[in-house]
This record gives sequence, C-alpha cells and structure tokens, in this order.
Amino acid sequence: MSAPPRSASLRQAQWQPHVLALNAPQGYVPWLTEDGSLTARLKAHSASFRVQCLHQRVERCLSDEAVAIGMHRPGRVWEREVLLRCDNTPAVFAHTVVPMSATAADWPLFSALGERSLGTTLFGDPLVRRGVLEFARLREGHPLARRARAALGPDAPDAHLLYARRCLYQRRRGSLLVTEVFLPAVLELIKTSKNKR
Ligand SMILES: C=C(O[C@@H]1C=C(C(=O)O)C=C[C@H]1O)C(=O)O
Repeated sequence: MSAPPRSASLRQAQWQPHVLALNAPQGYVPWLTEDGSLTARLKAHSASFRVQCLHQRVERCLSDEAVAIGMHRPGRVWEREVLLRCDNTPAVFAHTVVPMSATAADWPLFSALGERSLGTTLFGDPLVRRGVLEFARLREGHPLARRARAALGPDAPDAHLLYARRCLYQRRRGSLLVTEVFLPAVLELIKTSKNKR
C-alpha cells in the first residue's frame, strides 16, 4: 500500500499506547498518563480554573480520528473545542468529537455543556466506559497544533513540539473521543507544583 502523500502524513499524528515512546519532558509523563480527570488535576495545581469554550458545532472529523470513533471515513461529528485555563493561562487545548449517530440518550449533558468541564459529566457516571489512552507528538502541520496556536493568538509559543493524548469514552451506544493538547504552560504548572513540595 503506497504511503500517504507527505501533506497527509503531516496532518495525521502517529497515535500510540506507549507514552515513553514520545520522549516527552519528564515532568509531562504523570500528566499525560493521568488516569483521573485532567480537570481535577489542573484545579489542584492552580488558584483558579476556567473552561473557555471556543466552539461546539457540527464539523467534519479529522482524518486521524475517524476510525477511532467507529467511522469508515471522516464524516460529520459534533465537535467541541475548549481552552482549559489555569490562573487565566491556557494550559490545555481540548478537542472532543461525537459521531452524529449518537443520541441525546447517549450523551445527555454534552450539547448544553457551555463552560462546564466535560470531565465533570464523564467521571462519576457509572454508564461511561473509558478506553485506553493514546499519545502522540503533534507536528506543526497537524490540524490540532494549528488550532491550538490559533486559539492562543499572539501568545502562541514558537514552533514547539506539542504533546497530546486522546481517549475514547463510550456510554450506551454512543462514542466520544477526547483529545487533549498540552500547551507549554503546563510545564510551568508542573515546575511550580514541584517547588511547592
Ligand atoms: C475529560 C475531561 O474533560 C476536560 C474538559 C473538556 C471540555 O470541557 O471540553 C475537554 C477535555 C478535558 O480536558 C477531564 O477533565 O479529564
């Protein structure tokens, strides 16, 4: 099978289950592999936490997430993108997609989340099944790297390698894929949290 054209490979990340393969900065690993809610961890490491909802609308899913959410090819999904802000500094850019086949019975709270954290609806719901975490380094050309930088505006860091993780959640007959892109500010949170010990 011929390799995808170079532009296609730039738009796709190599998602894998082994965080150590990323060679991420040491401080990142416990955050990337956080088993609980990332919201809870961010709240514990900051004086104020806010979910800034960038949009929630129907979009076409990314080429490297279609199969993960059970679609044969990229198609229409509900897409939610947010910045998680710690002490008003963006720490995580999060991108969530839900196939249009899902019903309100599958994800009853998703459509009206607004600036409440998605995590508060996923963790603690006995019907939600969480899949395995996958990890990737996002190249500058990856759509989520581009969107994260666009969301940061003039404060966007220089061409940093962005480390990301994603996880598939299932509830009744619905799937929901959450991808979290760790912004360089998380490293500052990690350093300050270490200094507080
Ligand atoms: C899944 C969680 O929810 C967080 C909040 C999100 C949102 O509000 O859209 C998206 C991703 C997460 O970082 C979590 O807290 O672990």
